[in-house]
Amino acid sequence: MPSRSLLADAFRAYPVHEQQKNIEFTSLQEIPDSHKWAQLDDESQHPLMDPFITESVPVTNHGIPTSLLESVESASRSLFSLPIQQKLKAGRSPDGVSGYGVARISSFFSKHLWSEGFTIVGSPLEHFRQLWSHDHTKFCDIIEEYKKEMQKLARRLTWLMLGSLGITKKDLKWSGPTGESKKGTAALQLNYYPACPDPDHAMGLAAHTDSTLLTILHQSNTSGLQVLKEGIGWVTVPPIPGGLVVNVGDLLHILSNGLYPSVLHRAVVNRTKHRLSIAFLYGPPSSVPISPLQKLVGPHHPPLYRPITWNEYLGTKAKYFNKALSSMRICAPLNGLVDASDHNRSSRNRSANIHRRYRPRGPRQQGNIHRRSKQMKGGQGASTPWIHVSVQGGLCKILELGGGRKYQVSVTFKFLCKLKRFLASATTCSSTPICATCLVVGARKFLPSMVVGCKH
Ligand SMILES: O=C(O)CCC(=O)C(=O)O
Ligand SMILES: [Fe+2]
Repeated sequence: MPSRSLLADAFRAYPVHEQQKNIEFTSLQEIPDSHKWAQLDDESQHPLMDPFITESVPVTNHGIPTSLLESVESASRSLFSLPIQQKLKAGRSPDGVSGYGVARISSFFSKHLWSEGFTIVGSPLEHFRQLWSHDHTKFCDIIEEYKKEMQKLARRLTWLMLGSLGITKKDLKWSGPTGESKKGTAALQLNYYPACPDPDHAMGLAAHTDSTLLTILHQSNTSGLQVLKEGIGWVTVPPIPGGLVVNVGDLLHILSNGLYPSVLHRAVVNRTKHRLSIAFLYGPPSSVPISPLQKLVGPHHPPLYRPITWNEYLGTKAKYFNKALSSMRICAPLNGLVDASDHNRSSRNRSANIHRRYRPRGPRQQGNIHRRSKQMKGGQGASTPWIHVSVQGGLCKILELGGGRKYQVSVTFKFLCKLKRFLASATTCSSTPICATCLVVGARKFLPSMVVGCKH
């Protein structure tokens, strides 16, 4: 796999501070306090009705032979069913990236996760030799074959998704058809979720977004993956035999300037069945700066994020975890899209956080936001109001902040179109792109007569 050492270096630069001991889950009759989570706020577990809304997309007809999916699943099963002492021989070293261990995200939570993991960056040979002294080559071959096929699929999917936004290969310099180093880099994450005596109080993998362009996930036939769907809650993505799930990651979110929002997801556990998942984490070359594509930004769509390499983003993620994406914002969410991690807050908290977070902070951000604020006739700097619009099915929610007023209304989709047309023709704002104040002025013009419900 190209650039593997760079990616390994990036992971190594941001080590996981593991607090979790690797334990033998199968011997436990009840959950130890260290692993006991409060109620998993699991009110709704609806089967997935419209995958395209959640941005977690099941893919079939993907060209990966079923036999290869079965082989990689069976190899993972063999790995996790080894005795714990054997697995620990291939344990991830404190400053290492590959090997057996707890999920990298576990250090962000006070309670431990009900899962085991095995990360593969580059060749698994050394670790597999520790696990299976005789037949490790068989397992290595399966993994290498799987990575090769996944790499091709990930590239194809990335281009399909970017192509649908009008992006061509010329628009992405690092993706040129020649030169190994121009290909994306990747890692493979094997996850194992043992059956759990009290699944309502255990968490397989806590809510997170992936720091990738996209993640291709193969799950065994036990469900467990859930994505957060705004206004509904956690939605189960059921396994489809032979199907793969594609999760949009933070880097595609940045690259597409929020048009492909990254998906907040988690894995829950099962009382009687264990579950396996194999995640192919696909990203760009690790030292290439990723920023909103030029073609996707314009007067009405300012770039929302500053440029960052995958390498640097892993550092940002290690520091801010689910707030990493928001920490990179250079502009308020004028286009109605929110960072996935914003979804898991109550709307009241979210309002407050958005207001606080998007005010100019560092000198770099000031260059972008503050300059525009100065040109405004109304709210200045810190008191600049922001508007946040999110579309859910036929309804849109408009959330307005600023001037001490706070309200949330539901309006029809037709109304949103009317509002958007008004905003497009707004002449009150001399700044380009149109500033947040003018968006709010536009909203005020319409809201009084259109309010369906109002919360003060
Ligand atoms: O097991 C799953 O379904 C989710 C795995 C995952 O999110 C990950 O490995 O990043
Ligand atoms: Fe994930």
